[in-house]
Amino acid sequence: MDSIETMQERQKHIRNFSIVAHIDHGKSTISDRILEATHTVTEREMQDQLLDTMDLERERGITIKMNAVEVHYQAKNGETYIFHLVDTPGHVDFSYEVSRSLAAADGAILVVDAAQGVEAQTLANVYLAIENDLEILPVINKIDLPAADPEAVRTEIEDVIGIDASEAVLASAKKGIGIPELLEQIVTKIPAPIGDLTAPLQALIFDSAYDSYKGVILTVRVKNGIIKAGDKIRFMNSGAEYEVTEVGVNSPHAIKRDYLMAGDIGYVAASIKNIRDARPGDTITNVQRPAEEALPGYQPMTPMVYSGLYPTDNSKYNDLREALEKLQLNDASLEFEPETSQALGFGFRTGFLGLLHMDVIQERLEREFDMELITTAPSVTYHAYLADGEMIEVDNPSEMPDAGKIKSIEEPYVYAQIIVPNDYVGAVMELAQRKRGEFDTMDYLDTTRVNVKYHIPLSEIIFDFFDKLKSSTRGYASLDYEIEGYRQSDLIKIDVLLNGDKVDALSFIVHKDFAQERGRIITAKLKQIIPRRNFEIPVQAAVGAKIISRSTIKAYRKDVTSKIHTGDPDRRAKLLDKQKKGKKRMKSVGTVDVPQEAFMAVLKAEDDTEFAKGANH
Ligand SMILES: Nc1nc2c(ncn2[C@@H]2O[C@H](COP(=O)(O)OP(=O)(O)OP(=O)(O)O)[C@@H](O)[C@H]2O)c(=O)[nH]1
Repeated sequence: MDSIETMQERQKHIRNFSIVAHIDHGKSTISDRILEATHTVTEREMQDQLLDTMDLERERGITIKMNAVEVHYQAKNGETYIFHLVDTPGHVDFSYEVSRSLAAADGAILVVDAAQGVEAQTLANVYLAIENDLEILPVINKIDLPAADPEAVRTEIEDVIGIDASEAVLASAKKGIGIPELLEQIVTKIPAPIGDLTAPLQALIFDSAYDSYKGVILTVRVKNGIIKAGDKIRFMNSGAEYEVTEVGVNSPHAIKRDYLMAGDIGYVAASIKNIRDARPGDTITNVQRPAEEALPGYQPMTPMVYSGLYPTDNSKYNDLREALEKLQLNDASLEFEPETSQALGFGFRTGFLGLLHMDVIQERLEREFDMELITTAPSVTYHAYLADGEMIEVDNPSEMPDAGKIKSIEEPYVYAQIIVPNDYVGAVMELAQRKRGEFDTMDYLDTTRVNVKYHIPLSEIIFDFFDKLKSSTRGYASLDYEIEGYRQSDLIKIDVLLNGDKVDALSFIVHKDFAQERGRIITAKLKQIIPRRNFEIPVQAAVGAKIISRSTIKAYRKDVTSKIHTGDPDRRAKLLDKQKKGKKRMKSVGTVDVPQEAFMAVLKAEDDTEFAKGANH
């Protein structure tokens, strides 16, 4: 192994940094340019958004998992520096990953779009960086855009965020402008890590992934000491002990190293089979020479939305459990527990950080594990207070106790900040009000833009608030929110009955004022979605024993299967194919076939409500 002097010299040349930005301001493109400029990847390997390794990330153009990469940079002073670059996601659902990565870094590159300026997540992310005492390097990106106004953005960064932006790098990641300057600033402005090479080992786990050969692979920031293959290590919170089989760095492919030392960011493998032994936030120490204290960890992440996941084929229940367990290894914020539905059989109640997270998990289950799923409408967690004062948490609407037994219900509220040009303040307020928002304050960022702050029920935010916000402000508004606690609301449960039978998976919870309308819309919607049978199917919405609306799915009049036998063979094949595909997402509930779409109709119903309202005005 290298001498302490060599290590000390190397430590002075390390720069650990993260890149933070509002979504789409260009983090991933800047990371790519850094990899390119430092010749970390060959040209052949270079492809756009190299760090976004999941297919899903590429297709959607978003970063979901962060990635830590080591690159070597030869600076103008002739010396070679080791950069550990941690890419972070920008979407609000994944802000948890941002805060985790920031705890591993000493500096943060703050990317701001030269045409858009400071947005809601720019603020949220940069404040996280400031809280973590990171040196912040502002970069004004996309200066090639015709609408770019770098000087105005520079002033905005100074006025709104309150950091010095006089030396902000003016860049176009797309055209490679400003990258050399940025690399130099990383060397001169971001401090080298401080950490005692001779102290007992303390390494912070900030990510983990599962490898079928090597077991759980941990991404760590070594704060003090040294870790190498053969070391006996202990996880200070879980108490589990393992022997290190391999350490190394990603560059961006895994490269084995003899050791990782204080200041390094790299990976550790120790044939760990159980993710619970080594959760992100835990500290690794050496069994022979343990550290006295664990490093400060992370706040555990609580899911914001829950939905039921059921295999379309009941025999695939165990496969679904296995798939969820595997995904959990890679995604510590995913939670699930078994759940039974009279209508859908055996499945899992699954907790997500938000709707995008839910979407991503569902798609990964389908693609990577070949699962066919029925998903119930997402729900937040309600607090129901019973007459005797007992509080129960309800994350599945069908489990909400009868109104007669409940004294009151509370729902989660968020504090939302919406940054928007002056002209759209009216539209934002109208939307927030319609979503039961309570106005807090409004701050002017400059003469043209405002930060509008509201208290809004989380259930209203997660469904379609963001889409509505974008469409009512022509894409100009940006949103950030944080959970602020529970408030009492006048909520009731609506049950749905098909052919006289209550279908538990279709129950939902609404504010009393919207109950009548939502009941009417859901029955109308289900009438459209549920396929006809050779008998009449009544669709009813009920509050307790009281039916509040009803529609009827008419019986077949003629045999539609005869259609398949007519026409050209191509058309027939297509029809059969379509039927097969449609069937996949169908669940028989009693005598009625209920397609996947029906379980999401609750969300759709909301769209229609607003549409109807809009039409009236
Ligand atoms: N014109 C122009 N477009 C750019 C520039 N940098 C990035 N883009 C484009 O902006 C879009 C978003 O860039 P990304 O790098 O994916 O943004 P991001 O911030 O990483 O986004 P997330 O990963 O989703 O958080 C892409 O279409 C890029 O091609 C630039 O300097 N100029």
